[in-house]
Amino acid sequence: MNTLTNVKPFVNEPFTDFSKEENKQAMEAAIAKVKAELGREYPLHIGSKKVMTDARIVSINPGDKDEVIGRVSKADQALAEEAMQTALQAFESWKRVPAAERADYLFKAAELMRQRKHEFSALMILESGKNYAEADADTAEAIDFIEFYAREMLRLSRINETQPLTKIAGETNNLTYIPLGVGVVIPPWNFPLAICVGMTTAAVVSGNTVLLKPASTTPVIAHKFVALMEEVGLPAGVINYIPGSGAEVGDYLTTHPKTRFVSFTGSKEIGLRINRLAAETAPGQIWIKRVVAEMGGKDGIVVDETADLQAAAQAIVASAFGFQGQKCSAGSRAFIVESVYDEVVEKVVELTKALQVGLPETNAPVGPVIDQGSYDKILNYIEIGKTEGKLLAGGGKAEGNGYYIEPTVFADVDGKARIMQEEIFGPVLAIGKAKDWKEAIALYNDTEFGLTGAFFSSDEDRIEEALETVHCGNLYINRKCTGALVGVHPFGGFNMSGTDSKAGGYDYLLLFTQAKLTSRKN
Ligand SMILES: NC(=O)c1ccc[n+]([C@@H]2O[C@H](COP(=O)([O-])OP(=O)(O)OC[C@H]3O[C@@H](n4cnc5c(N)ncnc54)[C@H](O)[C@@H]3O)[C@@H](O)[C@H]2O)c1
Ligand SMILES: N[C@@H](CCC=O)C(=O)O
Repeated sequence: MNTLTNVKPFVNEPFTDFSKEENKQAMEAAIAKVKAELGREYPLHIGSKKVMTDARIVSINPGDKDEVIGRVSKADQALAEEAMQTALQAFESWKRVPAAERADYLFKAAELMRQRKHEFSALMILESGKNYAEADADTAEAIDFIEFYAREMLRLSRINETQPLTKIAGETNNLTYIPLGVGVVIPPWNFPLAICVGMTTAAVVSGNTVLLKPASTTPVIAHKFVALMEEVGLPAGVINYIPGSGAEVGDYLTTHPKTRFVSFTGSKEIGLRINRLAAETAPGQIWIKRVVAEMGGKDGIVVDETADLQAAAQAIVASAFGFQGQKCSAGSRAFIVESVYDEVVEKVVELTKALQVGLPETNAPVGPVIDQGSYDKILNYIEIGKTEGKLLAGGGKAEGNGYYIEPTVFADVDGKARIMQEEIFGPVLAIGKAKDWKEAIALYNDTEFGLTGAFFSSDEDRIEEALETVHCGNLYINRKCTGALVGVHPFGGFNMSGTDSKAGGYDYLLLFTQAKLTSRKN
């Protein structure tokens, strides 16, 4: 069994270099393998029971709407209740499994996922519309979360050694972190493996049992993870897989008296709803529910006149259009000081126009957005943008049998404009002009969100000041504002971006545990 002393220190999973022909071919082979398995039917997992329902969620390829990825059974309230009872029962034994044993399931899972890395990525390419590098990074992050949280549980289980309590005569005192109970895990679709895996494994390795309700657009990749956990022998009932409607199953479980915590990542609107519903005390409930809610962003990049302007332009484009702008960290705004404004805007437009839009399985840099609802919403924002700024690139639909939208750039946008304030979650960038770097930071800070930001400058004094004054959970200097790494950049945001849980950081597991002090008279 792994222990804190014999486990190797955590290192991030390396990314695959797809400029190497053998890696590209390996991914193509994985895509072909996954394609041969498309259209399957997937059951709910409630304890050891596999439940097929008449109602189904049909998961399709957003890059080719005629391709069905899978048909996934759909829980209703009665099945959600059965899953809750199963998870409650499983909790009674799982909470007593030693931490090292719980961590071992994770170490095994990480190893298996690593062996099948391209298969996981290929499924995401088809189900969520990621290109090769984005899907590969998602799988690498999932492996990182598993490895990191397993080590974190080992560390927490020996907290008396790492953070010894003050000793007094006549007593032996101990602090242990014990689990909370049954949690509802509600991930988003945009990191359909990494975030789903991170949220679930953190809760489970801490000794909780969970009801996992995956996002309805990406339930098949979530099922592949659940099946992997079953394969490594995780006891039945620890992770229960219950896809279903947010409004029906989500609200039912959020308000359930036996729900001990809700771990949510998604939009501000749903996060606030969950927070509000979870705050009510249901009859028979004997605790205050814990809500971990990581929500949206309106992130941005600030560029001053001393910056490396080419690097800044590249970072703006990468942050705005990586995975079609569908990251909570996406740099959907840029504020540039007026003396270099035209030059940076010109570079940004040139780089944006060079981006090709196409089918993810061909590894086109820009793929589709996730579904019809997003497509309509983003196109509507583009129309709003046409009234709020100067359209310099894109501006509408792109070709293809999927939800393709051109990478779109608006310049001369006022800080109060809707496209500067509201999360669009698509390939739309709004650029604003500032008279100087301080005004640019003030414009950046003028948002209800506070997730990621970047400041480009070569002036050390300004950088020092920016480190203090740019108000967001993840602030980067002279680099893009996406791409946080587990253990390196613990991730989470301020204000309406959520509870700043810092996923992939050393505080995260504490959210799924409660500290118990025991004091024994000698
Ligand atoms: N801060 C972060 O770490 C982070 C990371 C990724 C995504 N996000 C945010 O997520 C959003 C995109 O994801 P999305 O479209 O899946 O978000 P969403 O809020 O629409 O859905 C998130 C999840 O909530 C579920 N849901 C919907 N209604 C529910 C209800 N009433 N009760 C319980 N669950 C319900 C959905 O089925 C899904 O699984 C963006 O706003 C993005 O910024 C934030
Ligand atoms: N952690 C990811 C974003 C997750 C939300 O979508 C990043 O840093 O780019």
